Amino acid sequence: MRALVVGAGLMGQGIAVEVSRGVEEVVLCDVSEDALERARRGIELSLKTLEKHGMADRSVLNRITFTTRIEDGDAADIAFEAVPEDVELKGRVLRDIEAVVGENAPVCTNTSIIRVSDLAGFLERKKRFLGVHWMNPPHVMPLVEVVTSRYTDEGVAGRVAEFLRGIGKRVVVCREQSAVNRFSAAVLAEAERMMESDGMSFEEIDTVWRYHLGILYTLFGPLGNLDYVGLDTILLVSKYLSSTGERIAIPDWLVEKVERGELGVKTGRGIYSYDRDQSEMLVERIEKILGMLRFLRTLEG
Ligand SMILES: NC(=O)C1=CN([C@@H]2O[C@H](COP(=O)(O)OP(=O)(O)OC[C@H]3O[C@@H](n4cnc5c(N)ncnc54)[C@H](O)[C@@H]3O)[C@@H](O)[C@H]2O)C=CC1
Ligand SMILES: O=C(O)[C@@H](O)C(=O)[C@H](O)[C@@H](O)CO
Repeated sequence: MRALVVGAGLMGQGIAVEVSRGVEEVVLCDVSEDALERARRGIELSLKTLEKHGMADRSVLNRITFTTRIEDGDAADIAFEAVPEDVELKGRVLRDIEAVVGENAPVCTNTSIIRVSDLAGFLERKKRFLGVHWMNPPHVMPLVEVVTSRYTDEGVAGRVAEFLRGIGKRVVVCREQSAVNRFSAAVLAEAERMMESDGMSFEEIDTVWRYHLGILYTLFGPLGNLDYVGLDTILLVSKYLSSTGERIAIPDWLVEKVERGELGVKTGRGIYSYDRDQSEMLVERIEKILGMLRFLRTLEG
């Protein structure tokens, strides 16, 4: 099996390394010889680091062909586009990719946020086109988002997800746009409001996330964490914010759960279900948080 990766910048080089785990050959294509040279050096250095951790070896380089000729990806079985975030440029490149790859090959875009159905408009074989949004750095971060357009064939998306799972990725399926970047945009908008209206600094904003939300969201997820706060409390907070004119969602499911007495860990059921009582869950939560804090301290040295 051979894969074509187009765009050998920050993302393309990591994507090439990661994809090489599941295919015999990766053709990494860029318009710039300099970019290809930087990519080769970047990949060499990354592989050295991954090798140190037993996660890859340098033989990966032998499976990657560096080229400025997209035709070298002739008859590829799968293609990943990673050129800059510009609709027209991506459209042109995706059309070129479609012209060289095998007729049944899925064509995947790494767009950060462009609606995948908009990009599908440039292609003939729309059913075989989808987003595969890799995280930075792609050869290290576990998550990949499979992003479907309104034309994407479910079977094609399923096979691409299977390929990604096969190379060790954690896959989520989104519609049209990356969930990661929708979150990022919302966080950036709120951070900007707090800096603008409350005078908070870059460092203060990052501290709020690094020493609290980032820890809890990593361990429990932003929704799972609500179960520990108590959904009744969350509903009261949301209602108050709403009454002061804040743009805030009060989801129907939240109101219904509170009405049913499904308040989270304290009642044994909320967003998730719990088979232990609140005190036992608290002990488990403390253990997990302490584990995370110990780990973070090792990074700080
Ligand atoms: N930087 C990030 O953290 C992430 C970026 N993305 C998305 O991935 C895509 C690529 O981003 P980066 O790798 O950061 O950009 P980059 O600027 O580092 O790399 C883009 C590469 O594409 C090449 N290129 C430009 N036109 C080309 C063409 N016609 N044919 C072949 N190659 C061409 C450039 O020479 C460059 O090497 C963008 O859509 C970006 O939004 C997605 C996830 C994370
Ligand atoms: O523009 C993007 O696509 C990026 O912001 C990302 O998705 C993030 O870098 C992601 O990889 C996680 O930080």
